[in-house]
Amino acid sequence: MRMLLIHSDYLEYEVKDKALKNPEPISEEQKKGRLEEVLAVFISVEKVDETNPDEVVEKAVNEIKDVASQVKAENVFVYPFAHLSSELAKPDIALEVLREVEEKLREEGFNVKRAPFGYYKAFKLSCKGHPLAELSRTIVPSG
Ligand SMILES: Nc1ncnc2c1ncn2[C@@H]1O[C@H](COS(=O)(=O)NC(=O)[C@@H](N)CO)[C@@H](O)[C@H]1O
Repeated sequence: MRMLLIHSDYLEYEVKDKALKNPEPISEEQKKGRLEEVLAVFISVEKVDETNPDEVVEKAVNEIKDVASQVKAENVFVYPFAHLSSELAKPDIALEVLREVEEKLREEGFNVKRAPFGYYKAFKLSCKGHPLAELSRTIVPSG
């Protein structure tokens, strides 16, 4: 899994077209989203993650918690992003992993949004620009 973490004044998105034949079903209200004072986490789920998705979810959540506490962010935006890797996991596995990252972060007490999966989206992001505002992490299953 590849993650790009951007501590931002805000992240907002708007769904445009389908990028997959069968994108995640979404409600009208999910077609747009915005969070302020947010740790935006752009995630590419990779083929190698398919060997142990649960372990990758746990490691990702721990990394996100660590960065969020360093930058003092309580809001987290999980953003499916297929452009951080050339070895992408299959969409159904990727969606499951992203849903679990979202759920576990919420269980940890964060205010979490997840951008819809399988769509082209317009987005605006305002990076804060402090030394820890732009970070990346690579996570692989140990198995
Ligand atoms: N492995 C993945 N990790 C994260 N997001 C993914 C992944 N696979 C698909 N997606 C989601 O599905 C969208 C389209 O995925 S894509 O790989 O860019 N494009 C396609 O698969 C099709 N255009 C056929 O190539 C992405 O924008 C993202 O929302």
